[in-house]
Amino acid sequence: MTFSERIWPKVEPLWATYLDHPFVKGLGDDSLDPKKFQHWLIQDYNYLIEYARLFAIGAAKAPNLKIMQTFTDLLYGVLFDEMDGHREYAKEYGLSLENIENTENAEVTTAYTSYMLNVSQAGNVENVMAAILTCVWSYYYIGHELAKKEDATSQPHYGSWIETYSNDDYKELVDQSITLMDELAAGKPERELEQLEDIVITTSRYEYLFWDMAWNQENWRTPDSFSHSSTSY
Ligand SMILES: Cc1ncc(CO)c(N)n1
Repeated sequence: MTFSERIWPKVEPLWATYLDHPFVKGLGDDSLDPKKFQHWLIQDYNYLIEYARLFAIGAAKAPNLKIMQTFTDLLYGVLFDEMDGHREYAKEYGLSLENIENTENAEVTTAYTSYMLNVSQAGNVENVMAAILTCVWSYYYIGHELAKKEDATSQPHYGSWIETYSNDDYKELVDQSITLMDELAAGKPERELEQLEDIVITTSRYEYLFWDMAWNQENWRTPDSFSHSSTSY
């Protein structure tokens, strides 16, 4: 059994909860409050900057040239293709990239990216790929599911979001990631496989929190008496 085959039944029930989350439902039926989408966009843009570092760590830790090329390919995809999409949304909403980049990461964004960077730096290349897997794959899981609705991708507000994460180019990127994960995990002892599973499960929990953070437009939970906030949008 491949790693992706053994992890699927463990994460699919978690991912299914994303489909029930009002943020994701709002993308699906195009009813999402644009303010909530903008909160996601701003946090996700900054998330992607940290997330991109994972691919660079993967390239640095790659055991051979082919794997180095794969990580670099995926890195390019995040920094240019995926983030270009975000830059287009920013333009549509009149948000300046400078303001977005200067916005403080929310509590959840900080926790999620710090966790991924930590397990990646502490371990070998398979840890890096395990930290990436949920991000890449669960967005396709959502995009693919939402795209099943007739005309979903041509809806005026969030149709392009659904298109981005369900199209064939994105699927290819997901397949490439799953294949690499399976190659890296093949033949590893059970104890190590369980550690990799933990990473995929923990990131799956963070994904839910990220949707919830965007829905609630959260930054940091702080005591009422502590009013510091450098959020600048
Ligand atoms: C939080 C999050 N997870 C996954 C993706 C997909 O790359 C994304 N853009 N944002």
